[in-house]
Amino acid sequence: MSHEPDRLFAQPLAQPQDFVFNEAVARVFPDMIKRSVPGYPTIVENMGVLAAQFAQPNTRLYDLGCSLGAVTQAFRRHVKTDGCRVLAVDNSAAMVERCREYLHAQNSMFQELLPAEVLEADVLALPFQPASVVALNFTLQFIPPEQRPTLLHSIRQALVPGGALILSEKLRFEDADEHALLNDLHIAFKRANGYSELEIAQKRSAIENVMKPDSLETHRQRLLDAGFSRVMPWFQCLNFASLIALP
Ligand SMILES: C[S@@+](CC[C@H](N)C(=O)[O-])C[C@H]1O[C@@H](n2cnc3c(N)ncnc32)[C@H](O)[C@@H]1O
Ligand SMILES: O=C(O)C(=O)C[C@]1(C(=O)O)C=C[C@@H](O)C=C1
Repeated sequence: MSHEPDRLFAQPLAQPQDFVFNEAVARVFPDMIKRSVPGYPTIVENMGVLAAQFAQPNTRLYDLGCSLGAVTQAFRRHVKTDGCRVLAVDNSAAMVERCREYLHAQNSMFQELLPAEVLEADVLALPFQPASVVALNFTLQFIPPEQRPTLLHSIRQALVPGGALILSEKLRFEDADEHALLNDLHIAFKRANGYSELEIAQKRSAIENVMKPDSLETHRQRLLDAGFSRVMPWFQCLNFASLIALP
């Protein structure tokens, strides 16, 4: 489908504005996220592998902040468990519209996929059904920090025994030198993927008010406080990591 390159920040912007997941971003999102998040393709594909281990019969698999549904598609490539349904949720109309198109395309290419539904909704207002797999793939960092504990508590309440939350995030580091080094390496990753200094700087100032990363220690403690019993990192590339949290 769309293979448009991300040039959203390539020209000097007269008025810097906060980053939003609008139509312009949705159009270039596959290219943007692959060139911005180290390890993204590996994380997404393996979330399908993980989901196949944790999926329980007759439960929901949630993809929260699904964007174009990359994780939902990975779930459907890997999970064969009886009676499971995927619910992909995003509050960006532009993302939801394209996500539905991508899933229609997947439906027409493969048979016997799990049923999947895309909902335009705020994940903070979602009435959760019993769930065995919940994905927050680079979504929690965009939720206002004071609302994060309530969301994690609702997810914990919905998870059935044997299930898991899979949480991927950009990390902040409590040690200043470690933070600076991994940040520099992330900038080098973007440069190596063809982003100019201007693109990197303008994206950074657009996103700094809307995306608030936490440290691994903060994630772990908040998940335990929300009632999760174990928290295990399963992937890290530079300052991007993914965790499994067990109910
Ligand atoms: C970085 S993207 C997620 C990428 C996606 N999970 C993937 O793997 O390709 C963050 C997404 O979260 C969505 N989002 C942010 N806050 C939300 C909220 N309160 N409710 C629903 N979606 C939200 C945004 O619209 C955006 O599409
Ligand atoms: O940290 C950055 O500079 C990023 O671009 C990261 C990030 C993310 O982690 O979601 C931010 C927004 C885009 O959607 C893609 C990647």
